[in-house]
Amino acid sequence: MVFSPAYQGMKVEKLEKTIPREGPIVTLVLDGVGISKPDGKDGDAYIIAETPVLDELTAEAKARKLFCHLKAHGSAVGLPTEDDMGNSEVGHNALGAGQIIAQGAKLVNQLLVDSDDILKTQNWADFIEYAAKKDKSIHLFGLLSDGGIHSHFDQLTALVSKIAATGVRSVIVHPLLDGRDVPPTSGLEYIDMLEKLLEDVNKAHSGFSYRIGSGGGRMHCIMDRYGSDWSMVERGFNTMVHGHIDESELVSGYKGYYCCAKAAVEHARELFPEKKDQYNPPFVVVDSEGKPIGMVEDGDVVININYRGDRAVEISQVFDCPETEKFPQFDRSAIRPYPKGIKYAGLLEYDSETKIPKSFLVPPPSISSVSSELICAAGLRTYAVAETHKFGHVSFFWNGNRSGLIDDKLEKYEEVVSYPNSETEKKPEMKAPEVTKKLCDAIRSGKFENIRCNLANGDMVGHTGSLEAAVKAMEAVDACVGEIKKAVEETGGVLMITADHGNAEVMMKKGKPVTSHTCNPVPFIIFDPKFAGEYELCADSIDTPGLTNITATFLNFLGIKAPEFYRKSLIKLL
Ligand SMILES: O=C(O)[C@H](O)COP(=O)(O)O
Ligand SMILES: [Mn+2]
Ligand SMILES: [Mn+2]
Repeated sequence: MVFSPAYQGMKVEKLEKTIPREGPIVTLVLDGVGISKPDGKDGDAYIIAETPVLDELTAEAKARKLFCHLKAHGSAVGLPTEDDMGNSEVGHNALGAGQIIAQGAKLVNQLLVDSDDILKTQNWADFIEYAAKKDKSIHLFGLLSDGGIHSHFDQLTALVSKIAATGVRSVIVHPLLDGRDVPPTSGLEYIDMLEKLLEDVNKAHSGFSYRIGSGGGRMHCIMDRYGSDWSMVERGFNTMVHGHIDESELVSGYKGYYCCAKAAVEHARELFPEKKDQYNPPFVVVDSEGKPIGMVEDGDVVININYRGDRAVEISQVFDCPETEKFPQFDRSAIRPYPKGIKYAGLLEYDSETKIPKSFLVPPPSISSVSSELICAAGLRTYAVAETHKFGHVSFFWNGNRSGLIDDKLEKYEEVVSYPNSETEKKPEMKAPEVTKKLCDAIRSGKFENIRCNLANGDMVGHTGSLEAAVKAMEAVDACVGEIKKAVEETGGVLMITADHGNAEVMMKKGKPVTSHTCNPVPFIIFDPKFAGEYELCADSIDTPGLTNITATFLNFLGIKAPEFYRKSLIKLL
C-alpha cells in the first residue's frame, strides 16, 4: 500500500476480502432530509414532492435489503440529551470521524453548567477576573435561544451568574434572535427570559448594571459562514461595538434606536412581519437622551457565547485581527475609532487548525484519526464538493473541525458559490444543478476513488419555513440524484445516499410553519449497480445504528479496514 508522505506511519489495514468496483465510492449527503412519522400531519416536503428517482432508489434498495434508517440526533452524534436535534456540525463530524465524540455543547455543559470547573481555568482569570479587577464591561453576544445547535440559554444563564459571582459590575448582552433552530417568532420569549435573568442579578447586587445593549436577527447580523456575506458581520459589528445602525435599515418608520430590546423587536414585527426573527433588523438600546447604553469601550471584554464554529469564525477573525492592522473585509473604525485593547474570547475554540479564536473559555472536542487521514494514508484520491452554504460541512466539519486539505496531492475540494441567503426561498433549486455537474464530472473523470457531496436544499430551504419552497427543493434534489445515479451507473461505482439530520420532512406543526431541524432518523440507501451479493447490510446487528456507522462502511467499500475505535460498518462482507 502506498502511503502519502504526510501520513507515513499512520496504520492502515487493508481488508482481506474486498468489493471490487471500477467506479468511485460516492457518499451523498442530502442535507436536512429526514424520515417523518407517517401520520401526514407534519407537512413533509419529501413525501409531498414528486421524487421518482429517490422513490425508485429506495424501493430497489429495500428489495435488495440495502436500505435502513439511521439515528442522527442526541447521543448518536455526541449531543447532551436525546431531545437534542441533529445538526450539520455534529452530523458531518460523525460522518467523517466514524466515532461518537462528546460535542462542544456537552463539554461546555460539563465545565460551565454542571460544575464550577470553569472558575479554575486560566482564561477565567484572564478575562472575567480581569474585568472585575479593572472594572471593565463584559459584552456577551451570540445566539439567544435554547435551540442547542450554536448556543444554549442555560449556558448563558450559568455564564451570567458566574460572572456576577466573580464581581463584574457591568455586563452588556447583545442577543441575536434565532427563529431558525426554534420557532420562527419565538424571539421575544427569549428576550423576556434574558431581561428577567439580568434584572435578577441587578436586584441581588447593588451597583451592578447588567443590560441588553443591542441586537438583531442572526441571518442579518454577525452569523454568516464560509465567507458567504461579510456585510452581515460588518452590520452586526457596527451595531454592537459602535452602537450604530446604518441608514439603509431605517425605512418604513423603523427607528433602529429604542429604549429596550422588546420595544425594538415589537416595532420591527409590526413593520416587517415577513422578516421574522432570523432577519430582524438590528437595534441599539439607548438612554433617555438617545445615547447607546452598551457600546464596546477601550479595554472591554467581548465574549462570543456560541460554541459552534461555522457561524462564529468570521466575527472572531474581526476581533482577533490586531488593532494596529487593517482588517481586510471592512474598516473597523468607519463609525468611530475602534476601541483599544479589547479582549476577545470564544466560548469554545472554533477552528483548531487555524486557531480561531486566539482565546476561548472551554477547550473544544478533540476529533482525531478522521477517515480522510486514513484514506490519504492509503494513497487513495478524494473529491469533495458542495455549495458555499455547506462547503465547510464537507471539508471543515467532515475532517473534525479543521480547515484545509489533508493532503493536496490526493484531495480536491470544490466550492460552488451560493446565491445569498435571502434568495433561498425564491430559488429553492439553489446551486444544486451546478454542484451536481461538478460531481458527475468528478465521478466520470476516473481521478478519484472516494467522493463526497452535500446537496444543501432540504436544509436551507427547510429553514425558510415555506412548505411550498421545500417541496420544490426536494424536486430539484431528486432531479440531481437522477444525474448522479447515471454517472455512478456508467462508471460502475457505488452511491450511498443519506442525510445529516432532518428538516424538510417537518415543515408544519399544528398548522404553523416550522423552520428548525428535527429528531427524526435519516435514510441510508446503497445504490450498487454491480451488486452481486458480495456483502449484506447488517444494521440490525448494530446497537442503535447511526451516522457514525457510515464511515466504516465507505472505508470498507474502499478496501480499508476501519480502526477498532470506529463504530461498526453497516455492511458485512460475505
Ligand atoms: O446554522 C444554521 O443554519 C442552523 O442553525 C443549523 O443548520 P445546519 O446545522 O444544517 O447548518
Ligand atoms: Mn445540515
Ligand atoms: Mn440546518
